Amino acid sequence: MSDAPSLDVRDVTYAYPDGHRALDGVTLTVARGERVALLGPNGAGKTTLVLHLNGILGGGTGTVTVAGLTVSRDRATLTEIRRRVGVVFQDPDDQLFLPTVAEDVAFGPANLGLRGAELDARVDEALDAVGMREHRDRIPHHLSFGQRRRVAVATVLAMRPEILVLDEPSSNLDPASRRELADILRGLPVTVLMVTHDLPYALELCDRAVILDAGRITADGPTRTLLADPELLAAHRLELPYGFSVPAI
Ligand SMILES: Nc1ncnc2c1ncn2[C@@H]1O[C@H](COP(=O)(O)OP(=O)(O)OP(=O)(O)O)[C@@H](O)[C@H]1O
Repeated sequence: MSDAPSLDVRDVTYAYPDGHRALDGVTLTVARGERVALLGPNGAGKTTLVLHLNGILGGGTGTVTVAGLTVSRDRATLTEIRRRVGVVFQDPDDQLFLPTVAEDVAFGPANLGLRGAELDARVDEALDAVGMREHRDRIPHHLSFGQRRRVAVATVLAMRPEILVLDEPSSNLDPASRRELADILRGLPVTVLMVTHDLPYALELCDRAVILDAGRITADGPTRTLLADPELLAAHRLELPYGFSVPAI
């Protein structure tokens, strides 16, 4: 089992109940320890794919396997899949709802049955990983947006996930917070799949990128190579910021 990839998506096709086909034969393997950027224009199917990774959406065809465990509707399997796939949503306030930072971070592991000193240690470990331990007793909504995003990452890390899935991690961050989060993410010993429209951030953090467009993976390779191809970017409505050029190796 230990040599199974963190994520193995095989030929996943999915249509919403209204008939709109959002995923069309998606196949993607992410090895343990890789950091991969998932790029694509609005409406490409990125969120739909993420919702398949932890079993929130299903019922189409194909399979999603996380560290050797295949997503199914079985309750015990889904519980374990949701521990393994830690999704950090774009808005941290979707993930923070308890009176203190520590309680928010403890929520997931407490549901797994951790208690007492073991639970405290797990909370401190996750808060240390994002540099937020000194804020453990604060009220989440008193924190800055950047701090709340780091705590949202900690709530997921506290589950010791197999793969961290980040939806637009750099959105709404000032340059310093953006840089701090990049430093944190780079130091985490975990597989990462990062959905982003921020192409420089993808380049900075992920050696590999995939492009999803109209429900299909249309490119998969070194981030540097993909971003240095203006025709490829234009074909998928992807744009580097004005004046940004991909640095030569
Ligand atoms: N609940 C739904 N019912 C029907 N169609 C939907 C639903 N949710 C999303 N879609 C459609 O599925 C396609 C993929 O949407 P999705 O949100 O996965 O794209 P995305 O790549 O995450 O876009 P964005 O970059 O804007 O977040 C779009 O055409 C969208 O309109």
